[in-house]
Amino acid sequence: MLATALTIAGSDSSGGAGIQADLKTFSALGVFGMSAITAITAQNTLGVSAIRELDEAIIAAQIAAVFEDIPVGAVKIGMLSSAAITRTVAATLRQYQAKSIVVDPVMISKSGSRLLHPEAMTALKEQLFPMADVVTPNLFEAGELVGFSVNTRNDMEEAARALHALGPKHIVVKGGHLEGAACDILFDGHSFVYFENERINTIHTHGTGCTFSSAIAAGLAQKLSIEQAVRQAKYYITGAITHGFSLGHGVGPTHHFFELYQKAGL
Ligand SMILES: Nc1ncnc2c1ncn2[C@@H]1O[C@H](COP(=O)(O)OP(=O)(O)OP(=O)(O)O)[C@@H](O)[C@H]1O
Ligand SMILES: Cc1ncc(CO)c(N)n1
Repeated sequence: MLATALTIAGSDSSGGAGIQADLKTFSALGVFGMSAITAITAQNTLGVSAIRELDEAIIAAQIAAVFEDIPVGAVKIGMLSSAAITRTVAATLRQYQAKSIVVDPVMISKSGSRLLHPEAMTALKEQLFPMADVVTPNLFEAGELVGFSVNTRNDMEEAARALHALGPKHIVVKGGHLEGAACDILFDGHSFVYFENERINTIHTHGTGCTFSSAIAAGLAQKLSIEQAVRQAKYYITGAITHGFSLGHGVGPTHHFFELYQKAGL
């Protein structure tokens, strides 16, 4: 049977990030994608102009409709916006005993708009982290979550240790915003694995975080180990950024296509 994955995230009208990036990634990696929308953003390559949260009942109903009928191989969680939505998503996933959960703790868009109210941080840590197989903060998100700034590889290791103590089985701290190479680290509570690629010199990185976490979820849905899933995701995002392009007047999107998967040889 085709592997399946569910994304629980916000909609990006410009198609570069959020639910749209997640579904494109699932498809390109050969996984059947499903979605539960938490919030609708009016967004383009220049920024976010409006956000409308959906009410908790319709969010829970979307997740329930999928789980009641269809086997879910993995779940990716992106923009949650509020504490109430965060609690609803956690409770509904708990109800259906969801497995292989990737939490991308989305906080602020590349253009600087808040996608998570600061008071939702506690619900994220207490409700969702203990259920997560992988949490994938960038440097800023890691810093907000642990309460110290994360700027170096040493800081990334320290942050990964502190975040692992909150309950997720694995942490990937993304170094997309580091100086020098694009280096991410995976921590399983015992040891670190580094995934490193040359930094691609481009401004067109809209949706990199969404794409990366969805690619990890796709790998888990395909029964790869966490390390293999992160390796596949790193390969995929590097290709998607390499082929990122200018669209609109601002930060253009990454490009999703099947050949990235074929070349991975997985
Ligand atoms: N310029 C780049 N060249 C190569 N790899 C990159 C580059 N920028 C980001 N990456 C990689 O892309 C993935 C996503 O990391 P990043 O830190 O950009 O996520 P993010 O900040 O959460 O993204 P977003 O702003 O979409 O939420 C990581 O694997 C990171 O190493
Ligand atoms: C809806 C949405 N989710 C996540 C991101 C990532 O920054 C974004 N820009 N928009």
